Amino acid sequence: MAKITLHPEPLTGLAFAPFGDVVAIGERDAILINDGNTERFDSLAKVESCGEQASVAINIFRAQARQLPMAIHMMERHPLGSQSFHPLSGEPYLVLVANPVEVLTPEDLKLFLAQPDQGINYHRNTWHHPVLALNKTCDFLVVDRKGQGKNCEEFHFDRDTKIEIALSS
Ligand SMILES: NC(=O)N[C@@H](O)C(=O)O
Ligand code: NI
Repeated sequence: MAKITLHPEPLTGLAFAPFGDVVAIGERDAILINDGNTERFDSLAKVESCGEQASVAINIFRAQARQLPMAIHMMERHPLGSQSFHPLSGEPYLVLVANPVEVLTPEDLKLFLAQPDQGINYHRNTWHHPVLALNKTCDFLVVDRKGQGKNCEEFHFDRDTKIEIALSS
């Protein structure tokens, strides 16, 4: 099978809507709080945390920069909860997601380029690739589900399915 190379499109709320939420100020309206000192951009995303003894954790992931072009061998999803990533290191990053099908093909994949002021929230059960940091080791604030049960399901492409991600053609 010929190798398929995916190039990213800009991350927007509309384009990402089937997969999750973009957590960014953008054109959103704020609520003034704290006697007018602070603008609250409210409820940009909802945390989902289901199943036995489910709770929500706030984590920091320190991700090594990915070298591009990069081969894609697998995707994962979290059936019991959402997972959100908020960049802390001032760098753009890549977001690779897929349609909600049981057997993934390269045509199901969508690659986005997220800017340093854009966080993302994968809805529960959204196929995604583990975090794809760029340019340097980057920290991400990550909010996701803790609890009993298996909350990470993986899909591995077969060996002759050659997929890579790259920044530009
Ligand atoms: N394994 C883990 O907690 N991280 C992944 O879920 C990820 O999306 O990076
Ligand atoms: Ni994940």
